[in-house]
Amino acid sequence: MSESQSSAEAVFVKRVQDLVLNFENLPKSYIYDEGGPGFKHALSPSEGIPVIDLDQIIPPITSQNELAKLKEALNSWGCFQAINHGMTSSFMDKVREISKQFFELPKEEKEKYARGPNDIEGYGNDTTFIESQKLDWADRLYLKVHPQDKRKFKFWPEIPNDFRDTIVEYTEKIRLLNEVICKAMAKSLNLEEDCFLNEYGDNDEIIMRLNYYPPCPMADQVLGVKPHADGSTITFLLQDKEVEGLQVLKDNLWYKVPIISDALLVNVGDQIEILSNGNFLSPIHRVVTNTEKERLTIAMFCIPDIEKEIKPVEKLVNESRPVLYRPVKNYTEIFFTYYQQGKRPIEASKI
Ligand SMILES: O=C(O)CCC(=O)C(=O)O
Ligand SMILES: [Fe+2]
Repeated sequence: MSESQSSAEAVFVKRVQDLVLNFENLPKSYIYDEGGPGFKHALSPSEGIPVIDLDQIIPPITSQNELAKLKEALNSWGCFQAINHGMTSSFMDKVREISKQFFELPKEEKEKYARGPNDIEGYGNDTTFIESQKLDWADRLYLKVHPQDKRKFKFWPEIPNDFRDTIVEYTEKIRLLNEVICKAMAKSLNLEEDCFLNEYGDNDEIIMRLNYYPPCPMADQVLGVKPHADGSTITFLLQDKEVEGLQVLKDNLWYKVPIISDALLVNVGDQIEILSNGNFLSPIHRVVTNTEKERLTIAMFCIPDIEKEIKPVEKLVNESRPVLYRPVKNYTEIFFTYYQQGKRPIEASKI
């Protein structure tokens, strides 16, 4: 093994939870020399990230006003805080709690679910693609949670013992919310309500990522997650109840995403930007770290059948808005290849 390979491997096996205990030897790949206070002092948007009341857009009620708000939110921010989504606050707490309990397990127990060097699924830290890559200050558990026959239970924790049932229940709720939001997005653009849903094909998937961010002594030079846009159609993020960290880029400025009790943050990903021919924008976002407090979030990425060709829906292509994206297939693969080269994956599709 060459020296560079062995040092990449050394970073690969170190969990961030362990790095905290030996912080003096923090590998350089975690440090942004240009960091500075900008990481922490993002703007708080005066009008706030848009809040959408799902009660107003789920049939039988369809408020045209709320649909217009949704369209505007996804056109300008690419995200919104969803309220009245039907999940109880105690269920959301339960999802957070079992996730937290997993990261609190002894190291040996967690390592039973470790992903191998070539796996995407499982427990681990940021995936190292190239030696020069910056690393995220986060440990993760990455699982394909839908469809049922693609679940690899060898990566699903057995402790806490209600982990599996809770995640299965949460997945089902997110699957239904994805349908509701896809329909509302289509209606907001005057399209037939199944227009986006039909593009998912028969074998759509949901990937879950538990993100655990330990406290970080160098919060102004280390990022929880580097700037990126999601490769999903829609991402649902259950935020930590108390600790903020997520920031969204809009008009070249970073804005904090505040915590709204019981809200779910919904953002569209690159595949909706393509399907909507750029009417909805997949926002670039990043996560900052916190010197004192740990933070835990649960991201659910909804993605279409990987065999399905994704391209702008015909009704959104016209003289004033010509086609802006080329067809793509298996976006997850494109995503990792481009990401690896430090490019935005959506460039693979932009005309
Ligand atoms: O933890 C967060 O606030 C966001 C995580 C995220 O962007 C992701 O997992 O893609
Ligand atoms: Fe993300």
